[in-house]
Amino acid sequence: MKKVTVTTLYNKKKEGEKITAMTAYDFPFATLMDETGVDMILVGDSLGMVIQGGNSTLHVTMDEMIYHTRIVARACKRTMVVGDMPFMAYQTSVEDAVRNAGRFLKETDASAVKLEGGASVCDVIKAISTAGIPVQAHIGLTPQSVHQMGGFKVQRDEDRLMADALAVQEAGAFSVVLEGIPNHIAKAITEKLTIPTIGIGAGPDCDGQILVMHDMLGINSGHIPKFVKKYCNLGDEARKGIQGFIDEVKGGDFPAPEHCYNK
Ligand SMILES: Nc1nc(=O)c2c([nH]1)NC[C@@H]1CN(c3ccc(C(=O)N[C@@H](CCC(=O)O)C(=O)O)cc3)CN21
Ligand SMILES: CC(C)C(=O)C(=O)O
Ligand SMILES: [Mg+2]
Repeated sequence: MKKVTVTTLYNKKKEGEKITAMTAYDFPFATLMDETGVDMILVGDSLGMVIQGGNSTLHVTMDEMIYHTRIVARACKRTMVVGDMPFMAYQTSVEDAVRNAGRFLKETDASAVKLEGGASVCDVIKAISTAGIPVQAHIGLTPQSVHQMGGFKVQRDEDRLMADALAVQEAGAFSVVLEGIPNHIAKAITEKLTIPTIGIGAGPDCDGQILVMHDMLGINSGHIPKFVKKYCNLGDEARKGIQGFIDEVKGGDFPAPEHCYNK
């Protein structure tokens, strides 16, 4: 199976073919996505919320990201795997940023990293990509700045967003995530940039779309942002299975003879 690479993504943009991306955090779901044909898996620091149950992404560590990225990448024969750099893995110095980015490629089979920020992180983007590591930028609603933004707020400063998008492209980013911005701004950025834009809450005109897996599959019991579409309800299915087990154990119907070592 031929692996999706940065070149595959550039070609898709050039040919106007949409790029599909999802988050994943473990082997079984990554296997399903790889087999179904999603182009890119982001092992997101959103795991701090959907896996760990926290109310922000700020507490996630490099070691936790490495662990999840390793088990996701193990499942991916075709899908490109991107490791999301957690809060404080790239803000303290360019040197720390390059070392932490390198861990994703040395300690897992991911082939790229993502980090949040625009013009202000361009020195970091440049240093990481100079080291031969593809970097995906992430602008607009950047969850690691939740306290500075005063909450998970849609970002509407068009001049700033366009400047950030051009700056990260210039610094060497291979792609940029546009999160939580109005459609017309995402459209203008997508038309202006030569690198693919991946939208989440950024309207239909991005080169690709990403959603958090737990939101789209119906296994997120917490807050659901407006930009989410629920494509199925795995939560209800799981509840049915759990209830069935409880009922059958209590009723003495499980285990049945075929589940026992009698002969
Ligand atoms: N489950 C989950 N899904 C996500 O998409 C996601 C995470 N977790 N964790 C990391 C970040 C945080 N994200 C979020 C979280 C909340 C909103 C939200 O509530 N937005 C408001 C918009 C408010 C405004 O208009 O400014 C909304 O109502 O959708 C948006 C993005 C996106 N990412
Ligand atoms: C929502 C995506 C872009 C992300 O950064 C994450 O899942 O952590
Ligand atoms: Mg993230």
